[in-house]
Amino acid sequence: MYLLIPAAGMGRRMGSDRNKLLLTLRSQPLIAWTLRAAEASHEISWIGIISQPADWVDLKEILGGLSLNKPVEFIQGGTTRQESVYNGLQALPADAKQVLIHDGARCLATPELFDRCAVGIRNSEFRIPNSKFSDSRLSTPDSPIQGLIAAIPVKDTIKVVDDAGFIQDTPDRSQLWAAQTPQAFDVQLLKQCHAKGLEQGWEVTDDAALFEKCGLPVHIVEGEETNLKLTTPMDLAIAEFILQQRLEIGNR
Ligand SMILES: Nc1ccn([C@@H]2O[C@H](COP(=O)(O)OP(=O)(O)OP(=O)(O)O)[C@@H](O)[C@H]2O)c(=O)n1
Ligand SMILES: C[C@](O)(CO)[C@H](O)COP(=O)(O)O
Repeated sequence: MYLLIPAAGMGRRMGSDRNKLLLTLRSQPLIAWTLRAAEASHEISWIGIISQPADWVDLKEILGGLSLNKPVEFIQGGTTRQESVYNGLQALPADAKQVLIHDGARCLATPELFDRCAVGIRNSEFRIPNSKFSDSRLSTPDSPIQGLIAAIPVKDTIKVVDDAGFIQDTPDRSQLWAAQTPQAFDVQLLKQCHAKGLEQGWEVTDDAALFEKCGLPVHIVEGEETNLKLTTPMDLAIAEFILQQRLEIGNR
């Protein structure tokens, strides 16, 4: 399975003056934790790091310290995550039929989560029910799903709020899931959806949204509560705690 890692952000919400993935967590750069999990995954066979050229020296030094066995390619990122993934898709090896896309900032994802998503899309365990079938050009009823994402149920009650700060709606929490990554797709279909997004000016914050806008079903697979996206300084503190717990369990 091919893995694309969007790692070309600036970490503005982290308050960082550099790519937050170069910040350290228990003496390892954030991106190193992500790469170690990808290396330990049984299903991942190739890694594309989508990043800014300005970070390539630092990233290559980090890679040198990890001694990964899997091939790693550097791909130039864009000004948005969407653009970065678009670039990553163009750079995939020609024989790539399916791909996992995983935020470098979700550095606590376990190898088991990578494998669960990879097996889910490869075995196409889920079939497209008639109710989800909408576009014969792209899929047919009972065909295997071609898009899935890791996600976890929402624990808080979520409110839709207008610009004036007034609550407009309270969606039924039982139907709300927090999307994570990995997100797994059929490569050709995702390329088509990204191209349509570019043509239509769609601005999305995850790749599943492009599939949805193209009328393609996306299935959920169980994510991990610890698979947080390190976005603000508080997330670093939480991640430190999670890693401490994991190391203590591992040392028992
Ligand atoms: N132009 C961009 C922007 C983001 N990302 C990546 O997409 C993932 C999720 O993005 P986010 O957490 O928002 O990272 P940043 O964009 O760096 O954070 P901020 O929005 O706070 O600047 C990260 O691994 C980030 O490196 C990317 O590859 N290319
Ligand atoms: C892809 C993602 O991690 C799913 O939750 C999230 O949308 C990324 O958002 P960001 O603003 O690019 O961090």
